[in-house]
Amino acid sequence: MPTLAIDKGFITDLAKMERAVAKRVAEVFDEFDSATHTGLHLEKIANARNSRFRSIRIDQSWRGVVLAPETGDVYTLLKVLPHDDAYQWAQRSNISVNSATGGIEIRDEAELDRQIPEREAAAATGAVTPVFADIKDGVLKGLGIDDKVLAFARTVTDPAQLDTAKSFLPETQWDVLFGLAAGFTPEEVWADLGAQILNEPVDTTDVDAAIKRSNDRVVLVSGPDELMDVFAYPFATWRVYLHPTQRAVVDATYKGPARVTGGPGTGKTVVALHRAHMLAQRDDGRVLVTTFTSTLSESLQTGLDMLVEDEDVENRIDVSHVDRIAHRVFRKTNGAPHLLSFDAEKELWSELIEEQGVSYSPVFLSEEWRHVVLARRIDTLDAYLATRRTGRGRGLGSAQRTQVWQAISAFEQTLTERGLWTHETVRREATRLLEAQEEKPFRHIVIDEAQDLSPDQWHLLRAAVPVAPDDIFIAGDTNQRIYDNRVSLKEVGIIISGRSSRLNINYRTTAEILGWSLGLLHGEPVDDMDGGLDSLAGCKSYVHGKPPVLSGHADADAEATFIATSVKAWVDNGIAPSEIGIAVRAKWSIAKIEHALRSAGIDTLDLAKASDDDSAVSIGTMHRMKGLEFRCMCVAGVGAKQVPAASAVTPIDEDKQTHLQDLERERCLLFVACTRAREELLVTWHDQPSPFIAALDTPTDGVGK
Ligand SMILES: Nc1ncnc2c1ncn2[C@@H]1O[C@H](COP(=O)(O)OP(=O)(O)OP(=O)(O)O)[C@@H](O)[C@H]1O
Repeated sequence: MPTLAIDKGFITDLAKMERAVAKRVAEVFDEFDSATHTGLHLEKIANARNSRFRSIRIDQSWRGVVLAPETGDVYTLLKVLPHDDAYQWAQRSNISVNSATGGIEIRDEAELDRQIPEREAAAATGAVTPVFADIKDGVLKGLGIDDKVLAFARTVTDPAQLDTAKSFLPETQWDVLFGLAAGFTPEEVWADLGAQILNEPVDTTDVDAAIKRSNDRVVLVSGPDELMDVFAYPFATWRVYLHPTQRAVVDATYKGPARVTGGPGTGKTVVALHRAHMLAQRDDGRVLVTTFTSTLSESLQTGLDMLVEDEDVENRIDVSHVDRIAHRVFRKTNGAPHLLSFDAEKELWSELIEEQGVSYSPVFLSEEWRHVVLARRIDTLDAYLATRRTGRGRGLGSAQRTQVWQAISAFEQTLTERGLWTHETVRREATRLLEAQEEKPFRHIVIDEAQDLSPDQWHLLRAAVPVAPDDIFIAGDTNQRIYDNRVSLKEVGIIISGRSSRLNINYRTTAEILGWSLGLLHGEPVDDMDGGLDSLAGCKSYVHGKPPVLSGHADADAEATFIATSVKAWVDNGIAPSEIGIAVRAKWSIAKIEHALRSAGIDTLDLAKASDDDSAVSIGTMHRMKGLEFRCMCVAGVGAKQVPAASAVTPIDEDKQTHLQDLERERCLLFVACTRAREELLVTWHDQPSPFIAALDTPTDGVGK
């Protein structure tokens, strides 16, 4: 019985196809496993580059290009195009087997053949040194470069020439050349290929074997349901095609907690979801998928719904944000807690400050309580006097610490007397209950956006799972930290040494948007939660598009009008409103922009309010943007008075270290908002621009540059 394999290139085409054609494609291939290949009317293609290419009729004007097997019965669907384009594609393109990875590759051979002699002639003038002059043929071949690509590589005199070559070179070989041209050593490029490299000699003529091992670009479909499923989510290629580096992290067995890091859009969430799925399939206990907010946990649930089909497997996975878990554990023993509101807490600190005559602000005391006392689980004065207050800027002598401790003890005592709880004390109680429990509620925990969890949330999660292989899996990026939580994983009992992996390819954002956004971070490394530093050097995108548009205006009205005009232009150009996002730093600035959009006939959806209106443009604070992505993104109000937000930054003369950390967090917040953009990014402000963008050497338009 013939089996169908589907190439990634086809799925990308499918996403762009008219619905009727896509439906017809599904129908044609739905019959695949019940038909013999003769029944499928596969026809030879005259002058095809590869003698095994066949065409298959989809309807009157569309054809599929299929690779027929030499032996065996796996047919690979490579392309679906209008009749003439399909034939032309088959006459230009060829497949090959990569000698390092053993995977299949597709190339535009006609273009390669056309370019090589032209370029060789240009390179022969010798005016410019070729980019790969210092790298020997043997080294390139060892990295999987074949003779034809080698001939091309020898003609490259400027790394920019590789950008255009992406469309015709085989993917993995292009990755290698791109890495070398970007200054990585052959050893680093080899390490980057890592999981893909085969430890056995590769027979580069055995295409059928190569197809079977190419699960990063070919999915073998075993039945009609699976086939329809691939067709059902053409945009979500991540469901079926993982990059080998991602796949290796998903499938690994770790002796203890493990982590994946990487810049924005590198697929950390995708890896976390696949890993949760894989762990649940093992059927050795419940799997918790968690993060720090309910909005994010909802989007994790949506991803899992797309990924997991087996109901039993699905039932083994719990998706819940950390505080929900804490409350669930707490309620089981204590019933519903009576929670102290944010304002009431502030009032209580003020009351105690006055009563005790101490000279600290409510903010300082509540932060000391959270970041030192709760984070380090301190419960006596002696422990507080002895602790290192890492990360807290203002130093405290022992007399001052005693005073602070008295205020904090009084705060906690008042809570107990009045029967009041905060989310923090609920978490602490839940952690205590879980630690006392022999039987833990989960066997595996998968954490996404881990950089924003607080130390006491980490304590809770550690207590909710037994210490065992594959107990905790962490996905996060400290460069995208948008809250104040700085955690040392070691200090919360989570040791990941030797079990950390990094993803570098950004699948979301164009190289232009990513490059500009990385500039916002100044290349400054930040802590990596494990005693080291993390920088985003190496994070790259292979997709190109328009550079970000930066636009300053005289006042807020002019800025809002400009945003409305720009959003209208996107909509007029066919971008669905639901694919457009607008981020602002402060909630209050939403109203004016909403008003301008409404006047332009565009509906908006406030991300702070639950709604599933998909005919509206999403608008919300930069904090709300975490975990989302939009084809077109406007980051508005990036003026000197709004970003960094003065109210969120401790004055430098009050505490220099906290001041610097606050600035770093504001910078990361802007970075997070900008990297939500897939295709276009518009950054606007009125009056003077934010110092974060004014410092960048980028052309702007409008006033207030
Ligand atoms: N192997 C893949 N193939 C195709 N698309 C992918 C792949 N991996 C990730 N993506 C896509 O890239 C985008 C970003 O993925 P994801 O949200 O997992 O990244 P992330 O690293 O968690 O991002 P961030 O840190 O910015 O939140 C998504 O649209 C996802 O579908």
